Amino acid sequence: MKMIAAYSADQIRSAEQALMARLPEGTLMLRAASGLAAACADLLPKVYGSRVVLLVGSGDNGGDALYAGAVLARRGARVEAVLAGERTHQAGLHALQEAGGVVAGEDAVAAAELIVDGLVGIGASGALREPYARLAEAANAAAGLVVAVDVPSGVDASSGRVAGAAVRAALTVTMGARKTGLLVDPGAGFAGRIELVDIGLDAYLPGPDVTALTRAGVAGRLPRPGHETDKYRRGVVGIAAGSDQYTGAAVLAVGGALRAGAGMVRYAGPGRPAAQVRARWPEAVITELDEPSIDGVGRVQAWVVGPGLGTGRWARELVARVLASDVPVLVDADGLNLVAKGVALLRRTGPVLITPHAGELARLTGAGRDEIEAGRLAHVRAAAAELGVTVLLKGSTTVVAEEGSPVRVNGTGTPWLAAGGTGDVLSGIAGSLLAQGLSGYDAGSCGAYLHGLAARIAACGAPLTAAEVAEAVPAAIRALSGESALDHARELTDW
Ligand SMILES: NC(=O)C1=CN([C@@H]2O[C@H](COP(=O)(O)OP(=O)(O)OC[C@H]3O[C@@H](n4cnc5c(N)ncnc54)[C@H](O)[C@@H]3O)[C@@H](O)[C@H]2O)[C@@H](O)CC1
Ligand SMILES: [K+]
Repeated sequence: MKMIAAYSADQIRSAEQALMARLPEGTLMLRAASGLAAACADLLPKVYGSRVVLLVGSGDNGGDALYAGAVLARRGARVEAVLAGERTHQAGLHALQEAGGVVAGEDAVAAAELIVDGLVGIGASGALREPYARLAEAANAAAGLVVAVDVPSGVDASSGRVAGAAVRAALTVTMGARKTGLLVDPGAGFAGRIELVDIGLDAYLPGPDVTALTRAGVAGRLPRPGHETDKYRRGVVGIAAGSDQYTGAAVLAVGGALRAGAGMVRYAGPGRPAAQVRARWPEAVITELDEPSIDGVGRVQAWVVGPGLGTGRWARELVARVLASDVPVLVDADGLNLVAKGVALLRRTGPVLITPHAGELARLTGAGRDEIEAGRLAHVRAAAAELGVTVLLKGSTTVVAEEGSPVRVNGTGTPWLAAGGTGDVLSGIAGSLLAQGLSGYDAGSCGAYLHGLAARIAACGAPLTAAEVAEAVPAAIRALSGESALDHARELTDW
């Protein structure tokens, strides 16, 4: 599988209606409930005698929970249903009671081994109301394992927004297709592991709302050098970064670029950062700049501009010169702060990929930083449309948007990446991919994937430095195909 697809609540609802019209009433819910019951049974050490509490809302999400509870009750579980709504799915409640399940008060939650969250699914609107919110908090405070039905209640299925209380699940059993909100933070952080139940929806689904590249998807997009290649044909990336004050950004961006497969890296910058890049990376070709001009740098297939550049006149001129070139350009960090003062700079014929975090995007678009964090998807889409460029929004879930395509969500990030300098490494990696011929959309999404994977490899559960993330990029590329360094030595069997 090369791609994971996810859909908005409206897309799912239309597909379900089309499918439901061809099936006897109740068929879909029974399919959903039997998948849910199987997933719950897998989580329990023993179904017989286990204590299961169902949190049942007033809609069909509650219906799923009740029918699954009936299956577990028939297998000997002690199933109690806490009814949260003014209405309850009657046929589901009847099935549960027939199987020996009972209705219980809110106190039951604390003593459960397994809590099934059937409060709300794709029919939810706004923050959870009482008593739903209270029950969500009770589930989170309880010792029992929490399984969310379709989406964790309190997470908006279409955006991942969390407006108030929300259920924190160990497992989310989602029906028919993944929901967008399960892949995008903050929602993704509430979902736990995601298990997809096939209810026969695939043929009725439209194009996805968001996608996430898998390992195979990234591997298939990375160019591999053929026998006839040379360093120029593999792609030359130019890095215009660093200043006398911020030298490290230049070293880190060049490091990321060198590790991500470009045939050559050209660095252009003032004397101090240039000396440090030369000392750390003898592989890079260095042009020390006296003037903010790239005329003497030589041909490149893509530019990275911005990390550690400062925001003075010199830096502004350099950013403008780079953007005036005809090759793809990645703009990051101070480059973005400069562009924020006049976004007309971004209007050019060549492709542009920008890589802001929420604060930088806020300066570019005028939206509030917190607003962007809470609604990453809507804001990255709006920015791509408004600015006419590919936007990679960094953060707990990195998202990449380009007009006319589904937003790509990156699933490899780790909180250990929240460390100084890691953004400079990402710009080097993605710039290197641009120079190798990937589009801004692919360079951004594959770059974010490799960056996250490299960080996981470098961190191994402990703090990391940005330089270590760059070092681990080749290991991440190898891991894409499950190969080890040894496998590559074994290729040489005849030598
Ligand atoms: N439609 C179908 O064919 C299928 C639906 N399925 C299940 O049905 C769910 C959707 O069911 P519904 O459309 O009935 O909607 P939900 O059960 O998701 O929620 C709607 C109910 O919740 C209440 N509600 C909405 N927002 C609330 C809030 N903020 N606080 C408290 N209560 C709130 C509403 O008053 C309404 O009664 C899916 O998520 C899935 O679990 C599955 O059984 C698969 C088949
Ligand atoms: K739910």
